Amino acid sequence: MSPLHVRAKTGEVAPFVLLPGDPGRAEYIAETFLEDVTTYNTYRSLLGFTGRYKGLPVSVQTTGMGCPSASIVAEELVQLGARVLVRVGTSGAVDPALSAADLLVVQGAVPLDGTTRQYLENRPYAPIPSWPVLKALERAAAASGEPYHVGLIATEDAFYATNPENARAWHRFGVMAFEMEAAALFLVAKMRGVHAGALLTVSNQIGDTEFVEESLLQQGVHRMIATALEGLVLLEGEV
Ligand SMILES: O=P(O)(O)O[C@H]1O[C@H](CO)[C@@H](O)[C@H]1O
Ligand SMILES: O=c1cc[nH]c(=O)[nH]1
Repeated sequence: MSPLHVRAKTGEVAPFVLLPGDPGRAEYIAETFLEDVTTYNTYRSLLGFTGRYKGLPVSVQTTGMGCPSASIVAEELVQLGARVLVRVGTSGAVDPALSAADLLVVQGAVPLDGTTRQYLENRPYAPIPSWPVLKALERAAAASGEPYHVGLIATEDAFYATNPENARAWHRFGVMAFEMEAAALFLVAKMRGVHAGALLTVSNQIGDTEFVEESLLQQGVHRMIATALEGLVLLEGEV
């Protein structure tokens, strides 16, 4: 029997999974980076594909936007046998060190979302990536020879509630950028005994009324995906 939302059978999802929010990005990853691709889910546009990258079986699974959707997807991927979940997402920067389309290796996610609050029953908690995944993603970013950042982000629910003023308040505590799924992925992975990590590219500065110019953003997205896949190759046999 398949799970309720990720309607795949056991064996159709690879142990290593990339998780973009956007179904268009999932298609791009499958078409551009993977060989021998099969589609295992289209339900609710939570597009899921499995293929091979440099011989390694890899799935790419859309999370949709926000922690409620991402946590459903993460739970069901684990039921289907996924062992390593790596988010490849976009983010709104608040740290002046971050420029358009920069790459950020996520070290931890301040949980401003309601999903982690419900799981945790209001306990304070620090959602962090699994150490082997964080190490592998950082090594892959370093090996690319291009600049990258490593740091703290915040996971929010309400995209339009965040503005330059309240984002700057979080920056005082080290938050570099905002996105909407990582904290839940990190928590669900810890609870279910699997590994998670996240790479982000900068799609805007908090408060911008437009995303970064499309071709520049696509360069950042492409580089982020390539880095995540190289990180998975480094992890093979380690986790
Ligand atoms: O580009 P994705 O991966 O969807 O990530 C970011 O973009 C969406 C908001 O525009 C949210 O899902 C946020 O986390
Ligand atoms: O959560 C997000 C994601 C991208 N850009 C933002 O400003 N916020």
